[in-house]
Amino acid sequence: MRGDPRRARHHPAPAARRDVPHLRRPPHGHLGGAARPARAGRPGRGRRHHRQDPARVRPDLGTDARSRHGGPGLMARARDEHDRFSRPSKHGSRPRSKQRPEHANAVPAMVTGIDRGRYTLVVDDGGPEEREILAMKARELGRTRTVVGDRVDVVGDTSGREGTLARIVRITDRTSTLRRTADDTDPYERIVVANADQLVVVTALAQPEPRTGMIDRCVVAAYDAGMDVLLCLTKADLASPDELRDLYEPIGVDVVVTRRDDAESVETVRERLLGRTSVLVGHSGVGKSTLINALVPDALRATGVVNDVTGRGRHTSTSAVALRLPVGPSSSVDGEGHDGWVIDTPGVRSFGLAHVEPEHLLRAFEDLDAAAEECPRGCTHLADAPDCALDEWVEAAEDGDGQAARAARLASFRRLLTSRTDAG
Ligand SMILES: Nc1nc2c(ncn2[C@@H]2O[C@H](COP(=O)(O)OP(=O)(O)OP(=O)(O)O)[C@@H](O)[C@H]2O)c(=O)[nH]1
Ligand SMILES: [Zn+2]
Repeated sequence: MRGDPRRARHHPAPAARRDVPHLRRPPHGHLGGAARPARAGRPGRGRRHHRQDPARVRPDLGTDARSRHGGPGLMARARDEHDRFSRPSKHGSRPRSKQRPEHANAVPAMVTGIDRGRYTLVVDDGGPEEREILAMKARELGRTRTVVGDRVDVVGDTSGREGTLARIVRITDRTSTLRRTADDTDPYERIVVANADQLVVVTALAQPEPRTGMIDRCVVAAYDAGMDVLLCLTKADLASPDELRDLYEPIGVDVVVTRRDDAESVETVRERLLGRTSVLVGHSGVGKSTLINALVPDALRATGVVNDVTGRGRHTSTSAVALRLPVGPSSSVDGEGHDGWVIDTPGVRSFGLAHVEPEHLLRAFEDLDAAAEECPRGCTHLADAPDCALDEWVEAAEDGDGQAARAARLASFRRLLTSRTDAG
């Protein structure tokens, strides 16, 4: 991995997953069974998202742009900027909007932090001229939402020298969008992070007690986004992980166990994060900061703008921040030897799931998805659904063991399905 970190980042090989049978993960909308998870940095492979983020379609954008710059041309361009998020594209990750001549020299970058309208970006990630720069959004982007993980194009002074401020002029198509709804009855979607390929659910085995409802909701949000799930069980000195492991491994969730006083256990987490872009979520007190500090000792220096992120206690910032992951505990974050991104989400404590469609979740379960083709039209697939073919599928197993395995899998799926509407 050291030899070619960029390559490693783009071709991760999570070993644990290969052993999970009957599981096509994460769910891909239209690309069929062969598709792999949407990888950050591997443009054009992931599932496209067709839904619109309401924040992007503010009607005042066009008027504003026209009155300040004159003519409908810019308005049309601004609309095009919005449209390309909502249309499927067969092309790569480059935006379809036409290159404007004055932006021909734009430099690609990734958003690592956002603080009051100022964006921290990394340019030439993993390359010889890797640097952090500060930027603002160009006015022509209007209210187009830009989130941590977004790949953008920047113009202006991109040297990263102190006092410089570049301009973001384009946002590249996303390979994944992790979304949440404010609450389950409010369909307003918020994008939490873009282009991540793994959701790490940090849960304490005790103090506070694990809540499977919360884990389920994270799994649903991740599968809906086309992301893998790593369940990181902390505080292993206090309780056994067996029960949770048995509950989640059968549905394709990779499980790691850590404890504060065992540095080795942190390295088992690192192994699963190398070469990937991972979003960490967890309730207050589960030990997420402890874990991040162990993984990324120099987190503060790497983030620049947002600086209260890995400190103890309440976080003042609710914005996500991307931290470079050192390949080992002693590597310097500034120099060589980092591979992968760890995105902390201080503000995200739960996932509203009003935006998730049952059929979409079903696609994360290849065997169930196939069996459900026999379901009556409009079947909810819930336990009380009349003639749900999934029940027949359980009955049809060859022997008692097979039947038990199928029953467990169906129960897990139904539990996830109902977690969409349970209080999380
Ligand atoms: N027993 C035990 N305690 C731990 C372990 N890891 C962390 N803790 C403790 O759990 C408490 C919470 O840890 P934090 O890392 O601050 O938790 P957090 O999830 O970041 O919580 P917030 O800072 O509120 O977001 C601290 O007192 C830690 O020392 C562990 O492996 N075992
Ligand atoms: Zn059904």
